[in-house]
Amino acid sequence: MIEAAADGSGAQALDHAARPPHCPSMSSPDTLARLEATIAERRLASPDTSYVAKLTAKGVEKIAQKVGEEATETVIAALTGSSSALVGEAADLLFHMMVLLGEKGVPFADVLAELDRREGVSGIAEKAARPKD
Ligand SMILES: N=c1c2ncn([C@@H]3O[C@H](COP(=O)(O)OP(=O)(O)OP(=O)(O)O)[C@@H](O)[C@H]3O)c2ncn1[C@@H]1O[C@H](COP(=O)(O)O)[C@@H](O)[C@H]1O
Repeated sequence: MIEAAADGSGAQALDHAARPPHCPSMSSPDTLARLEATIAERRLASPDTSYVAKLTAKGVEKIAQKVGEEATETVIAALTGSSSALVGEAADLLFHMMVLLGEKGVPFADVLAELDRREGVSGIAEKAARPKD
């Protein structure tokens, strides 16, 4: 199914039907939802046996720092690394982002809802519609 952009411009057409059902990206939301549940559980574990608990014990500043580090490593992998290196760094980034959301009490569903809200709205059109200072 092709969806036209919400502003009618046709600038951002989405073809959901063209994506094969076995495509790994289709299962990503489930994977992240499971990871969110695991992180919520492991936050309460011993820092001796759980990386999530160990990182959580260091506080939000450390968790946010890790997100920044993993983002930088993802950029480096994209520019200089292999595809598999990029996959690894992107996974590290998503994992640490999930730990940060958990620390801040922000449900992953809220992030997905925000992406849903943006769906079909061109980034070009959205930026152009922002109030001018
Ligand atoms: N997806 C992950 C995951 N991805 C990366 N990591 C860990 O993230 C850490 C990042 O490595 P770094 O070298 O950057 O960090 P570091 O050296 O420990 O930290 P610094 O003090 O140097 O900043 C490593 O220890 C990785 O093993 C993860 N640890 C856990 N998970 C998931 O979380 C679940 C719970 O894990 P535990 O809490 O450890 O039981 C696991 O079953 C997984 O599903």
